[in-house]
Amino acid sequence: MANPATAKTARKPLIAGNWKLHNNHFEAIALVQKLAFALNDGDFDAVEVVVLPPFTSLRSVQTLVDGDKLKIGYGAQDVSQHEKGAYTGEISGAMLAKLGCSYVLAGHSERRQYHNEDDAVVNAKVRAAFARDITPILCLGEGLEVRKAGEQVAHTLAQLDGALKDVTEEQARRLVVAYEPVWAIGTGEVATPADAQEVCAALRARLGELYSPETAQETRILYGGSVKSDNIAGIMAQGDVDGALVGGASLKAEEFVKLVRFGEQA
Ligand SMILES: O=C[C@H](O)COP(=O)(O)O
Repeated sequence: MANPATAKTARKPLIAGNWKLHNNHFEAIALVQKLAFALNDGDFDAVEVVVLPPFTSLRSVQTLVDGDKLKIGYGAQDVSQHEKGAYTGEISGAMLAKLGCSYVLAGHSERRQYHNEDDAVVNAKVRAAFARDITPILCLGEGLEVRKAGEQVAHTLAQLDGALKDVTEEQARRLVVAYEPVWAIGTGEVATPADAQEVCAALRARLGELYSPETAQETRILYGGSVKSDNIAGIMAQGDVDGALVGGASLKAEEFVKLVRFGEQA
């Protein structure tokens, strides 16, 4: 198996801002412009920067990114499991691909909680994304009761198994996984770096079992849950954490820039 330190170096860090239900298309353009103005080529060489606006802002972000040749990537927060048809309110992978989306979230805990998405639906969404060459950011994580019972590893591994049913090794190599303990999302309760590492390492080991050690070493695994500039450095120092999926802190340009420059944070 590859030396873990070497393997982490080979995985480009990814900082993704999940804007959730924030930013209309005017606000989205303004925020992307601020990020583009503040970040430099060195930042983009070191870190992949991605924003995940609401659907209604995607076209505006696409136009800005393409027109000004920005190095900021973008994607959506959800994708339909269906290709087309009578599914009112749904957005297909084909539609997202047409908008140039590189990424899409699948199985965010807020979708699981408020829209009853189970592992089968998440699996269908992961496969719908891959079918259109969009990289799914597969979100996994335990609630507080599971954490209190000490079953966070078994819980997230079961979610991983369910979400990757019929996903090929070639697809898995392009996958991004985001470990987001539900109790740490938007609460200010950040998992300790050791908490994040424990589950991210277990997820990587399971990818090795499901596919191969090489695929496990290539797959980027993010941590998400109250990530801010004052806690990101410790999290990013962990051997199996390759980036962050950031909610609240990604809505402010200055804070987002600090997250991208995690190496400079104390
Ligand atoms: O997708 C992002 C996560 O839900 C984390 O959100 P948060 O940074 O506001 O806690």
